[in-house]
Amino acid sequence: MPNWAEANTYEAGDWTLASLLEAKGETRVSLVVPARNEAATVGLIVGRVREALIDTARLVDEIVVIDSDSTDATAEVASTAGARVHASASIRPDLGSVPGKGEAMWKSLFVTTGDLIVFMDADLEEWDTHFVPGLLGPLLTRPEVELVKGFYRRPGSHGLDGGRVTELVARPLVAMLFPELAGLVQPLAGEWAVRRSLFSSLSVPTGYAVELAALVDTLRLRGLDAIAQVDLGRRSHRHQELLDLGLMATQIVAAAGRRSGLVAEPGPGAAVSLQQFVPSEGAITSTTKQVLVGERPPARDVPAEVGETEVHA
Ligand SMILES: O=c1ccn([C@@H]2O[C@H](COP(=O)(O)OP(=O)(O)O[C@H]3O[C@H](CO)[C@@H](O)[C@H](O)[C@H]3O)[C@@H](O)[C@H]2O)c(=O)[nH]1
Ligand SMILES: O=C(O)[C@H](O)COP(=O)(O)O
Repeated sequence: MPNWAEANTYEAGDWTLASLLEAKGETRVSLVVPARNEAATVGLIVGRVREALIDTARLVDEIVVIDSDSTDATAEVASTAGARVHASASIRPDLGSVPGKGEAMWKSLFVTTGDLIVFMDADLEEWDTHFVPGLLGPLLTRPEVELVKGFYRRPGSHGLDGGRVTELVARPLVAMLFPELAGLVQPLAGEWAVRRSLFSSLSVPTGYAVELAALVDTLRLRGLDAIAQVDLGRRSHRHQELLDLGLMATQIVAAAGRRSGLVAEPGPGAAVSLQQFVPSEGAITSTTKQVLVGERPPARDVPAEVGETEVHA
């Protein structure tokens, strides 16, 4: 029997656009782009996908940018490029709002209609529109596949295949706690696609642990063969500072620890105090940041807002 990677790894070019359009039929597809202060790049991402996959060939039914508390012109730029834009905090205000990428992705479930949801980061510099059909390929052609991760070469990324958090945090955690997932080339990729029925049944960390949590929970709920990965070619993005990646790493360790019983279930507003040190004029200065590690419950279990429709699983 082939191992998981042999049976479930694809290349974006494995399907023609025509074959995917035929396989799509009546299936609805939403592209969701969570964005915080991405005015420099979000317009090109929305505009190029709209032109290639809505105006020219209708593989995508809606492009929705979730504006995650931006203080720049992200919303205006995305809207001008052709996206429907929702401020994360204004979606289901009765449920409150916390900062974070996972929060924006969870909130997207209340304002999108796709049976399939494709996520893409808004800070991509080197990328192409084939990312979207590539991620949809396994979902449109194999009913048993429920979640598809992208992977790629990362030019300029420290000579590594993964980024710093991938290599120093995610892979070691996977190796120790979730070894079945070790064949995923980019476990943290922000470019992935999922069936709404699956994503709306998952608990979603509000910060950067959304990707690792979705993989672990899909493995446990549906089994490894519900996951596929697709080679998308090359991709580069804006890099965060190392100390900021420390906050991301904390969120990922918290979600992994919780899923392994090593860390207690947090309340919705749970936070970890992360103390970091930086040299400054010969001295060492300490700063302590509150890192949010809470999770949202499965969206399908959230009661509908009075007068509103429920999230369809
Ligand atoms: O509070 C936030 C923070 C980020 N973002 C957006 O999320 C995307 C990815 O954020 P980024 O800060 O660029 O993440 P990376 O440093 O690139 O982190 C990588 O690793 C993370 C951990 O798994 C994934 O969530 C990311 O998608 C993946 O690109 C971008 O569109 C951001 O604008 C939000 O919407 N809200
Ligand atoms: O995948 C990762 O580890 C993060 O996106 C960080 O990537 P970088 O080290 O390339 O900035």
